[in-house]
Amino acid sequence: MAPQSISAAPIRLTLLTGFLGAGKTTLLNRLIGDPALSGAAVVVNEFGEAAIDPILVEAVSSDGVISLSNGCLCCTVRGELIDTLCDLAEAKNGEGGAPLQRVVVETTGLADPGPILSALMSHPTLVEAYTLDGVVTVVDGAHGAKTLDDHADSRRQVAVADRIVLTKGDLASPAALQATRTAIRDLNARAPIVDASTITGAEGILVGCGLTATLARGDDIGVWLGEPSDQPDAHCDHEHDHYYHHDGDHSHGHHDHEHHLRQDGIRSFSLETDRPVTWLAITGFLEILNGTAGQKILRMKGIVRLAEDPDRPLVLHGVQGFLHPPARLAAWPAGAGGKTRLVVIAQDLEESFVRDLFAAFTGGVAPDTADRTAIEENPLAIPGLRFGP
Ligand SMILES: Nc1nc2c(ncn2[C@@H]2O[C@H](COP(=O)(O)OP(=O)(O)OP(=O)(O)O)[C@@H](O)[C@H]2O)c(=O)[nH]1
Repeated sequence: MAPQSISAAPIRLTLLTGFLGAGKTTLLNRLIGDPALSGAAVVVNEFGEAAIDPILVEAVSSDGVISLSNGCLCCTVRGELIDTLCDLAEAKNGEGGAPLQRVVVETTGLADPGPILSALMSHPTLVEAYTLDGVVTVVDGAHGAKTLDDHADSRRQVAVADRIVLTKGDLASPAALQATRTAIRDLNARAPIVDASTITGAEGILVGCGLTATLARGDDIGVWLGEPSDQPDAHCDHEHDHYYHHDGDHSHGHHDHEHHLRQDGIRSFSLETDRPVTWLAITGFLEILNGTAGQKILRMKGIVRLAEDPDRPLVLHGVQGFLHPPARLAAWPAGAGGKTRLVVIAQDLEESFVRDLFAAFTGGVAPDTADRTAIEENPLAIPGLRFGP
């Protein structure tokens, strides 16, 4: 798959997720008239007997809102969502129709975003028509800590988020808010957490979570990658261990907040190398990673220094075994250091397996570790790895 230009801008899609009652519809209703969302189509669905959400949203905007049948967006309605998104993409090209630039999908509170994201990155029509702008996860500030403790889907919603909107700060005690922030940070090290009461527009919240918009705002690429910040969280005065490692030589923090992680086996880790990586090596790494552990990868993002064209970084974005067609940036973002950096959010996946595989393909081979040739000649060099039939 040849890299395409990142400027070939298809329709930007925002996935708005969050547990039941977290405040997704309230947020959407507040922002739907924002000029940044003009011309956007909104797709909503509601789990339960009565489809209340579409009515609420339609009360604010009578057009551009498409409601799906009752049922969970990640399972029963997924086909319907795909059909709807395909129809919207076709309508974009239809005669006389205004070009559609953006779609916001509000999921049911019980949805695991993984299958929806995979559909976006695997369906041929959707892959061509849509780019994921971002996953925005709404968390109830008053009850978030308990919800995250109790519900695996809510943890996955937070783990894969690019932005987290914290609602109900007006109802929450400072201790409850702090507990919610801590629970969020245990699952997601760096997605910006925005207090809903401070939000005045959609830009940077429902719009502009992608790489180019992040850089245009002057944010560090680490924000988009979701790498842990070296700066302490302004609202969190303790250290964390998110299983993040840089070059495998140290971890950040040692405080034990691992109960969610242990329970779900969700881990985030970053891989990094200064060496330019060939196209063959990076695609080989990704193919084997996807072939062996694709379903365990909740999300993967990265920027790659290609040996063939080191000045134009390759941008990677994948979920659950599917990689969005890689795009190229015209130049390295300031502060990115020209380094290849990948961040993997995975579930039940051994970090050392991914790290060894990455090292084998990118040349950073540790002592006593199989290099790429050795792996290709002897698939058993890495446990669990198999080639051929
Ligand atoms: N006090 C307060 N109430 C809020 C806030 N945000 C949402 N609510 C209320 O919380 C309730 C649930 O909000 P919704 O926006 O319907 O939540 P949702 O995430 O769309 O809920 P589901 O569709 O059930 O998943 C509503 O009664 C809202 O008015 C907030 O910041 N403060």
